[in-house]
Parts: sequence; structure tokens; C-alpha cells
Amino acid sequence: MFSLSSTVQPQVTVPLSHLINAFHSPKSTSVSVSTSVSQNQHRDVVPEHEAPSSEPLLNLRDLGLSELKIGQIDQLVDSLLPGFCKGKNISSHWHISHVSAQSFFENKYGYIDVFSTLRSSCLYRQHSRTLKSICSDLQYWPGFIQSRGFKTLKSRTRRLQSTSERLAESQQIAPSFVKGFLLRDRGSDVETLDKLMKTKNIPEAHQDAFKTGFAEGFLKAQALTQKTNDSLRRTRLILFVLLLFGIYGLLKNPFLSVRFRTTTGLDSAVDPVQMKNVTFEHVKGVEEAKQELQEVVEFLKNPQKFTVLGGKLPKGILLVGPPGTGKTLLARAVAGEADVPFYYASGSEFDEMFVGVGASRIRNLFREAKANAPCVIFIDELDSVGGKRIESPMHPYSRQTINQLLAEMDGFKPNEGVIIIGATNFPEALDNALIRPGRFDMQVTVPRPDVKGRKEILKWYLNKIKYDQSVDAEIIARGTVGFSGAELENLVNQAALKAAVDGKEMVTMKELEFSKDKILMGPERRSVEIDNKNKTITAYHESGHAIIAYYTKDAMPINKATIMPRGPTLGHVSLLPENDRWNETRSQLLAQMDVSMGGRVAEELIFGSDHITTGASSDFDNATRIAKRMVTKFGMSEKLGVMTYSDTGKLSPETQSAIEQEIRILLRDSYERAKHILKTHAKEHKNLAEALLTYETLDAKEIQIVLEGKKLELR
Ligand SMILES: Nc1ncnc2c1ncn2[C@@H]1O[C@H](COP(=O)(O)OP(=O)(O)OP(=O)(O)O)[C@@H](O)[C@H]1O
Ligand SMILES: [Zn+2]
Repeated sequence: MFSLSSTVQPQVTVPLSHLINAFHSPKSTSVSVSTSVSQNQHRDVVPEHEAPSSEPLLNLRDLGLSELKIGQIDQLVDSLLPGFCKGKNISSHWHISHVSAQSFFENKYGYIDVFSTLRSSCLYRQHSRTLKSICSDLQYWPGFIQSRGFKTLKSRTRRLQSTSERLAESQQIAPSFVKGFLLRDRGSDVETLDKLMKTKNIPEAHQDAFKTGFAEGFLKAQALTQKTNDSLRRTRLILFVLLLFGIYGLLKNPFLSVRFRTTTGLDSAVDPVQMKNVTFEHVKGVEEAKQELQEVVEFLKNPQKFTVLGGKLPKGILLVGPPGTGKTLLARAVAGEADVPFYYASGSEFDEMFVGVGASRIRNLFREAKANAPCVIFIDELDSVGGKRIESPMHPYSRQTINQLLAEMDGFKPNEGVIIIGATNFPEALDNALIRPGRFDMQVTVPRPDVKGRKEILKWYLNKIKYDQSVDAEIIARGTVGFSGAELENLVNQAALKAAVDGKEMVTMKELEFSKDKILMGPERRSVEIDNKNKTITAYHESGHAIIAYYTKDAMPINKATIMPRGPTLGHVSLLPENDRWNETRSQLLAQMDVSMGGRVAEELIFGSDHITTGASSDFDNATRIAKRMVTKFGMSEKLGVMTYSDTGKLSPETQSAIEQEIRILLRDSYERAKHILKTHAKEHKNLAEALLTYETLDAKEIQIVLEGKKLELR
């Protein structure tokens, strides 16, 4: 601790504590003193000390100090002024062993024992020896002297008053020199010291040494006080200079200044943007969301019209959906359609480790927005400011931030024309207080686009680039199940870049397919040298899949087959659902399993069962997953019936083995069906594999040509 009292304390009390230490620190000395006093005195003293009430109030005479013999005094003085008696001179020992510490502990060990004061005050009182009793009186002194160094005059007076009050009570019995110390009259200190030494018959030569020692100790203590004060002042100065440098650095250094700015909360994204250039036209494939937001646009255009009948519009709208589905775009479009200012804020901006900063940003944002109503405030990643996790110790102040947000949302009237749109990927993570009526009480789902939506989005972005008329957006749309708007935009962009790199004038299907595969499976690995044997195996394996897909009634249409290594694969066949599949029939699922089996079946038929490879593992994963779900989820096993088995680990061993049995049968049958097809179409299989070895990649049309036995035009 660096409190003033604790730093200054030691110096002022030094001289006396030295005395105290000198009096009774060498235990053996004090013992020998007390044993050598006459039995009488000893008896006199002991009972007094046994009575607790008499503790500190002892008269020197009672202590028998005046009766000490010369030899004993020598002993005493020796303990006070070590080395003095021997040399009858102020030895160098005395100079060194002075005073500079408050306690015996500190003198001995060289560092402060923080409990020394407490301990001493208790211990000294417990001592039954006479000299120690004096010390118990003496050690009142440091406490009062301490105040002189740094207390105000007022407090000092008060202290003195209380001191004298206490004194008044004990005036009759307190030793006079202790009184002198307590009153801190230096003159009387000396006087009392003189008197003491006189009454106690301390020889004159000793008296001088005694006083000198006292004075020296005092001076040293003064010097120490001065030193401590100086160093204290220096430390403060250094800290102040460092602080100034720190602030200067923060303002000067660009990186730091950004930190500083963002943490001050003074400029938290309060500049609105006019969104004239973004309208609902720009958002494709999310028709339902657009319809729901249409009424908000009407409201922003004319807030009064809506509230005149007492109707209330939601203050907050929550856009919920996976990343990249166009939530931000929709919010912008709302502002753009209504032609009102758009305030953008990201939830993570408010998630500050500094107390109050997040809250003050929210305040600023709402103040600005209200001044410019009607307007739209958009808070992206709302979960990072309004999430339930805000109780976590990592975000100690986010509770404040969310409370501020709630207060601001409650703080304006519904017809003020401020609409808050929040976006989140995890609505379930939001704090309940945020989604109750009056806050974000309208939820709009922004899902991943369906095949129609994907086609629209693709067309929208294709129209921004040069593309060949042969490009069929629908084919790409069908092959990009689960893609978000942002991913589709990226796909078109990558195709355009690829075309540019290849020196083409326009983007064709080839580039679009290429970038689709790249996004789905990772980049091509053209540099990998695959030996002919492996290439052949891959060609037959992939053609196996393709043949099964082609000749199985309920399989998805083939889109493409390739033996170009990409990501972790050596080749692949891609199939295209005609439409997004909302439901799948039993025969469609079986067809998918058969197609998966096609690869391994081909390897076995062409190269023999000793030469099958590891390449089919992901095919089996896929087939097994389908079979398992058919049995345990879809009720498609006659033996196990129309029942779901969610946690197979908890089922009885019989049921578990029955499930396993059924899955095994489904897979085995699938394998056999695939084998049958490949055996039947061995010729087509061979043709297709050879075509793949020649051309590396074949699209749906080319595959059809090969399988119909026609010759492919040379590319
Ligand atoms: N439905 C869509 N129509 C047109 N473009 C879209 C669509 N969805 C996404 N995009 C494109 O993707 C970009 C990113 O989308 P946006 O930032 O709106 O997604 P988001 O849902 O807000 O994502 P996040 O949750 O990651 O913030 C948009 O700027 C836009 O170019
Ligand atoms: Zn395969």
C-alpha cells in the first residue's frame, strides 16, 4: 500500500522506538536485570502487573529504577547505548545501531513488519517486567508523534485534545516524562529527560551520551522523513509526466488514436447515410421479408398517418437469418425506399471493456437519430450487445450497454419515426428483455434463398458483368443448394475473375461451374502429378457413379463428372436436383445410396477385389448415413416399424443389433443393385472412363453423348 500514513510513519517514531528496542530487545539483559533486583521490589511489582487494571500506569519509582546499582545501570545503559559502557565513549557501534527503524523486527531484519505496531502494543502490555512496563508507556508516544508529519493543523489539535483528555484522566499516575512526550513539547522533553536522569542517579558522563544519542536519532529521523517526502514528490512527478506522454502518444500514433477514439464513444457511427441508391429492387429472393418490411417503409414515409387511429407500429424489427442472406441489405433498402437517413452500428462496437463506453455510444446514436427522425437505426450483430452471455465476467460492462439500449428504446414514442432494425444470426441467444413487446417485437426471417431465389440473385449479379448468352443461371442455381446471397455474389465475381485471368471476353458456364466447385470443394490442384494408374482408377470410379446415376430412375440428373483433383478429392461427379428437395421419397434415397456405391463397385469389377482402393470411404459414409436415417428416423424399415430411434446408445442391445442389421441389409442390397447396373452397362462404363481420361471433365451433355455411343467432338 502506498498510503501516506504508512510511508511517513516510520521516520518520526524512530528515536523512541529505538529506545524501546534498546530497553528490552536483548531479552537476556532484561531478565538478568529483573533477577538481580532485590526480592522486595520484585514482590512489589509483580502483583501490580498481575492486576490487569494497572497495566500501563506505572510510576518509575514503583519500578524500582531509582534503586538500581551502578552495575545494573551499566547493564541498562549498555542495552540502551550498546558499547558505551566499555569505551566510556560514543562508539561507532552506537552510530550504526541507531534508530532508523520503528521496531525491533525492522532493526533486526531490515524490513518493516506491518503488524509490528499492533503486536508491540499488545505484547508490551503483557510483559510483567518493570522495564517493559515503562516501554508500554513509552510506546504511546509514537502514535501521537506520527501525526505531526502530515496531519493538518486541525486534526492535530483534535488529536492533541483527545490526548490531553486522556491525560487528564491518568494525570495522577502517568510518569511525567511520558506526559512530556505526549504533549510533544520539545523543551519539556529535554527537561523531563534531565529530571529523569537526575532522579535516577545516572552519572553525568552517561547523561550526555544519553542525550546525544537521543538527539542523533531524532536528526536521523528528520533526514529520513525529508528523504521519503522527496522521493514521494519525485514519484508523483514521474507518474504525471508518464501520464502526459501516454495521452500524447494516444493522440499522435494513428493506431493508438483509433483505439482511443473508439473508446471515447464520442464519434460512434453517428453519421447517417442517405440510402437513395438501395431499394427493395436490389434485394432478391427474399420476397416474404420484403413484403413484411413494406409497411415499415410506409410508416417511415408518413409516421402520423399510421398513428392517427391509435395504432402502434413496432419500434424494433429483428431480422433473423444466416450470415450473408441480405439482412443488412434489406435494412438499407428500407431506409432507401422511405428516403430517410440510415444509421449503421455494429453490436460489437458497443462491446467495450471500458465501463460506460458502450452505453454512451448507444446514447449518442439515439440522440443523433432522434434529432433526424424519421430515420432507421440498424444494429448489426445485435446478439453481441444484447446477448444472454452478457453476464459473463469477460464483458463486465455489457449489462450497462444493454440497459442503455432498452432505456433508449423505451424512451421514444412510437410515432416519433425512429425505426430500429436489429440483425442476428442467433435469435435464441438474445436477452429476453430485448424481444418483449415494445422493443424488438417484430421478427422477420431472412432465409437462405431457394432455387428460384438463387436464380434471381445469380441473374442480378450476372447482369453486372459480361456473360455469354449460353449461360444458364438456373443450372448454377440448382447446383448451389444452401448458398446464401453473399456466396452467390461471390460465385459470379470469381467466375468473372477467372474469365479475365484466362483472357476470355465473356463469362461462360465453364467459369461459373469452375468457381462453384472452387467454393464447394476448394481450389483445383492442377500442379499435383497423378500417375496414370491412379488416374485410370479415378476415371473408372467416377464413371461408375455417373453410370448408376444415369441408369437409375429416381437418381438426380448428372451435372458433371471430372477427374480433376480439387481440395481433398481426386475427382467427383456432381448431380443436380431438378428443384430444391423439400421431401425425398424412399426410392430417391435408395437411388442416392446406389449412386454412392457405384464408385467402389466399378473398382471391384474392373480391377478385381484385391485392388479396391480407399477412395470410396466418403461414398460409404454418405450411403450409411442415408440408410441409418431411413431406419431410425424415417420409419422406412419394415422390421423396425414406424418409429424413431433418436439416441441409439440408450437402446436395448437387441434393438441396437436389429437396427444395425437393417442398415446392413439396405447397404448390401444397394451394392448389389449397383453391381447389376454396372455389369449390364460395362461398355458404356468403359467409354465414359476413357472419355474422362481424355477430357478430364465432362458436362451433362457430353456424358449423354458418350453414353449414347456417339463420338465427342474434339475440344
Ligand atoms: N438477397 C440478396 N439479394 C442480393 N444481394 C444479396 C442478397 N443477400 C446478400 N447479398 C449480397 O451479399 C452482401 C452481404 O449481405 P448482407 O451484408 O446484407 O448479409 P447479412 O445477412 O447482413 O450478413 P451478416 O449476417 O453476415 O451481417 C450484400 O451486400 C449483397 O451484395
Ligand atoms: Zn466416389
